[in-house]
Amino acid sequence: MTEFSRIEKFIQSYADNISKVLGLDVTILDEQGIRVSGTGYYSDLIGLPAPEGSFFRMILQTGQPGMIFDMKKNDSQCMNCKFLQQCRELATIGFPVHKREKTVGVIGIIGFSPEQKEKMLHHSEKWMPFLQHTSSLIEHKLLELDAEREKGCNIQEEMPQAVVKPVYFAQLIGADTGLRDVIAKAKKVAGSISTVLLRGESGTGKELLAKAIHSEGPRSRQPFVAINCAAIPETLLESELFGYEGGAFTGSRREGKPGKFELAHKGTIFLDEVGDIPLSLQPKLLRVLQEKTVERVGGVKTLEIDVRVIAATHKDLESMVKEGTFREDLYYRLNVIPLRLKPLRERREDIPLYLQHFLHRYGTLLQKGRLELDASLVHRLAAYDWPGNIRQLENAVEYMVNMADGSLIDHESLPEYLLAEEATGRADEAGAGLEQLLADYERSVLKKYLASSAYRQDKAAIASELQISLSTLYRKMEKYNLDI
Ligand SMILES: Nc1ncnc2c1ncn2[C@@H]1O[C@H](COP(=O)(O)OP(=O)(O)OP(=O)(O)O)[C@@H](O)[C@H]1O
Repeated sequence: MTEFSRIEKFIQSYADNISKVLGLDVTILDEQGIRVSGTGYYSDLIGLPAPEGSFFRMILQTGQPGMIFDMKKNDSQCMNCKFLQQCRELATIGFPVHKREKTVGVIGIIGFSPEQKEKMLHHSEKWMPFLQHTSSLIEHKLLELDAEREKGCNIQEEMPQAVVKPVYFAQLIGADTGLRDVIAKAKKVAGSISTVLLRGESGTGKELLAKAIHSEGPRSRQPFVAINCAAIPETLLESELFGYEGGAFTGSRREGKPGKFELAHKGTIFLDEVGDIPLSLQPKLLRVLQEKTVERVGGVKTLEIDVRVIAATHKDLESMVKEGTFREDLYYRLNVIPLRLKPLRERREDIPLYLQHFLHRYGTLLQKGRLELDASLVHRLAAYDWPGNIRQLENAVEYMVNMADGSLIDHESLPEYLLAEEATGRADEAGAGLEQLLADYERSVLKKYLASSAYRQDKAAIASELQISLSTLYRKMEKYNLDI
């Protein structure tokens, strides 16, 4: 844990305020160069390291403020940055944060448009005392925490545990008009108390949208408590949701335990997979939603709760109501503001956007420098059905970035299940013969094994794993021109 991670929320509120006052994006880095907060473009890069050789890393080393208005000029302090070529920043100001003379972080202000650059050129000198003041406030907060710690009070931060890292609507990527419409509706209801029901297959972004509704609403500084109703055994779900009094059942804690509704008081509860709530519990849930009170299991007291409910499911609740496995009254209680997220295969035009987004994210995270996807691969991936939706696509890109040898990612870096899909796709489109397709597939499997660090070029182990003889392996490597 670095100094800054102890005051994450405090720092993010400063980043938000500076950004609002100056009308520019702000990012704040800790002493290891990790972004602990960010606004706009940078909000999606929180938790990721700044590139090696970057301007902000230089400020961490020198402890001196600086500004750059032409990143790509030969003498710019960005020349050693691994991301220089893909950098979209037009102007940057960096100001160090010190604690007892030691540099423990950097406040960065960034302009992406010519107008922002112009503004920064004119006002940067005037902003220095303001940045100095902000830097001193952060230092003061860190010293205050040290003092508390020395006194023996184990103060973490004022933030309750359940307050999550904020998610902003701007972080939701996708150009599809259906998705934009859903996001526009979600924005409209962020400020309301009404129950939202998110529908959509797994991995379509239901939880992300729920967090954005919470973060951009008036409850943003209160808890966001998520519970996955499908992941908890039926016998435990009731006490997880509503809590229990001491001694309510064998093995329960003597002092009792608050349920998720209590923990979400004043904030938002996210009932994920609400379609999996057993019938036996549905009346109690309905009562809590209607009366806004909870009774712990084994308790007699009625507790008033003030929670905003966001529920989500991939199930066909209407059919469940007809079959009698989901109560109709509960269905109506939840279905006040229904929002449906389309599966990726119904908005294929967005696939290249996601590929680009995650390529940038994992390229940065894994410090792979500038990466590009082969155009025919993008075409191929846009044709794939993505049953696991954005989550699956994200994982596939993470895999490919890990496997990438150079800056261009082609189909050799695909995960195996997608390679198989590739071969099938090619058969449909290019009319390649079965023999050729099998050969392509065989070559890619062998290449993958040979590149795998798990086998470290141990041919005998690879042959054994693939259940072929060593000589067959060598023969195939020769046939496919793979390095022996
Ligand atoms: N519009 C989007 N823009 C960027 N990333 C997204 C978007 N939608 C989803 N993601 C990312 O995809 C992944 C899956 O999203 P999320 O967990 O919100 O899906 P879900 O519908 O709640 O899935 P499940 O039903 O399986 O819980 C997450 O990493 C999320 O950040």
